[in-house]
Amino acid sequence: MHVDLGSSLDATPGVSRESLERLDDQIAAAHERIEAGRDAHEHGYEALNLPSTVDLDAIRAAVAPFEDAEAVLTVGIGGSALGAATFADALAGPDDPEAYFLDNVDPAHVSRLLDSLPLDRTVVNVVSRSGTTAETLANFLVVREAMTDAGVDWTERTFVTTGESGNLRSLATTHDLPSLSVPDGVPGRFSALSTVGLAVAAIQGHDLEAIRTGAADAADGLSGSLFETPAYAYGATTYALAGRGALTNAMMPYAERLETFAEWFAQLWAESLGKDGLGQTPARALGATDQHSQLQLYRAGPRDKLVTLVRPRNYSDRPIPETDLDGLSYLGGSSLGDLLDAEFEATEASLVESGVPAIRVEIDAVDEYSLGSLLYEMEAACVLYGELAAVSTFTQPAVEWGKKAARGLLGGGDFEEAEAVDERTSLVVE
Ligand SMILES: O=P(O)(O)OC[C@H]1O[C@](O)(CO)[C@@H](O)[C@@H]1O
Repeated sequence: MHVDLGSSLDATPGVSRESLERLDDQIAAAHERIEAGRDAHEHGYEALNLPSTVDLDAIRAAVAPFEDAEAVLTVGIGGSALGAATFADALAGPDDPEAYFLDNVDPAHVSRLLDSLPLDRTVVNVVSRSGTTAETLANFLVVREAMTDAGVDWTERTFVTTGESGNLRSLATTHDLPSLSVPDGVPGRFSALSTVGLAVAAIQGHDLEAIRTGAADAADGLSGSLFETPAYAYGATTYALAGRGALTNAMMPYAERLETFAEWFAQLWAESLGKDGLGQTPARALGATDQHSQLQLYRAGPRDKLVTLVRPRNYSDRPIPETDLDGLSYLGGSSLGDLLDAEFEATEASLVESGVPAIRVEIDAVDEYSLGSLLYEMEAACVLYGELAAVSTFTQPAVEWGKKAARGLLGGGDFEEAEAVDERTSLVVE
């Protein structure tokens, strides 16, 4: 990715070039720590080794039985769905098997989706590192029942991606299902470039090697200076801006196919960096659409935000026909891409004019290589930010309380968290 920090230098909050130069000494030390963690295959840092450890042939072999699939349904949640969804939404073409993701337990949505799918021509990919995630297992049981009710042998249309033990591993063993292993030491939000994120891309026929190569080239680009490493430039600048009050980072891609990337980034950034009262809230936005909604807040609201503007430099365009519509003749003969680019640059300038920090991130195109590179570099940026902030980047203890409370409410065990639910104060207004 190409990173331009210029629109963050004189902003409020802002970070000066001199500050970044002072910070660069810390980058060198953090990079050494990161490289040592990679060399030692430490938990979390191992994710940055995926370009050299991911077994693409194993992925291709696991999905080979499903070459006839018209649709692929992923049953997973969080990092077990978002990486694959990012690739699918960015790369899928009109002739590729349609990718669907059940990453919530909204009964109306689940029923509507299952009623619409050709279950006898759909492959189901059940993904869970732990094999215990309630939403994923509940959805799998519902999907399996729907397949059975439709007269489909679910064992012929299902493969599993999970850890070396747990419910899903037992299921795969018992029913001899094709399976993929979730790599050790790679937290879910960092698993897009592993079996977890690449199996759907394989079924859709995307170039896995190009994705891996983009990530590998990004890995080779990591250095001890933010001025030589786009990933570290992004991680260091977002960290410095957070320290100066930019506690929200609006991730605003100017490409519909990158909307899910913003959702993937939100989990990566929030679950990795939201620790010890620290962190930077990722706001999911989309350009140009959110110029007509959230931009008002970004420009005229509290001075507590930065905006990350992402766009591809190359894309397929579409002309705007000539028009005699009053006042709109300037659009005629232009193109939608010209308009989108103009709006990107105008939005960036409007943020600068109002003193809101912005970081421009550009990728060459929305293709396999650039996606592999972008996701790797955002992961590396996140790891660097976590080193600078001295937080535990690769754990997520705060999500466990709610899981126990929900499980207790459903009779899945005696959890004091469930008791706390009844102690809630309410003030009902109807
Ligand atoms: O892959 P699993 O174990 O089902 O976890 C799914 C998601 O839930 C979390 O563990 C949080 O509860 C995420 O970190 C993870 O991506």
